[in-house]
Amino acid sequence: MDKRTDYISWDEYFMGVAHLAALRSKDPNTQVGCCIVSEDNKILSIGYNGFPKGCSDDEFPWRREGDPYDTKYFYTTHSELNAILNYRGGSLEGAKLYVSLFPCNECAKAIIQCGIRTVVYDCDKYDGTPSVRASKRMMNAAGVRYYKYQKTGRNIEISV
Ligand SMILES: Nc1nc(=O)n([C@H]2C[C@H](O)[C@@H](COP(=O)(O)O)O2)cc1CO
Ligand SMILES: [Zn+2]
Repeated sequence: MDKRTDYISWDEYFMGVAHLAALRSKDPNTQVGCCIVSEDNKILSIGYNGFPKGCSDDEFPWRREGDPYDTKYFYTTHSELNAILNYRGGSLEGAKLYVSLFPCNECAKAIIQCGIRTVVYDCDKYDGTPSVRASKRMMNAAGVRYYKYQKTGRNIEISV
């Protein structure tokens, strides 16, 4: 009997995990998920965007506009930073990061400084904004390779 041939690829698997993690986000506008993987394709860490520990999802603001103190932007931890901070196993040197939305400039700094060498992203809806331009500028300078995930069109359905 031959082995199955329709198994998912590594990229489908890790981007799928990133998208699954995003479903945990409480952000009403943008849910982002991230999966960090070793050079030999072992999952090291996972994260999604949300408020820090102790900062209640029901009390802190989710709005996008108004006094910055009362918007989510001062309080959300991005999926990429959460995935980096969730990793307690030592070094992320040489790791790959899969993320459902292109990293911002703040996460780019953390990605570079922790030694991640490759970023695979899906959506790039903030391309051209100062944050994403700065992020690409830093990753280019630091030699962090980034490429867009190539959708395969496969529909992965899981019943839970
Ligand atoms: N790469 C990213 N990872 C993230 O986790 N985020 C989070 C921060 C916010 O919670 C949300 C963006 O909200 P909005 O501006 O699209 O309503 O996604 C945002 C970006 C974009 O740079
Ligand atoms: Zn970020």
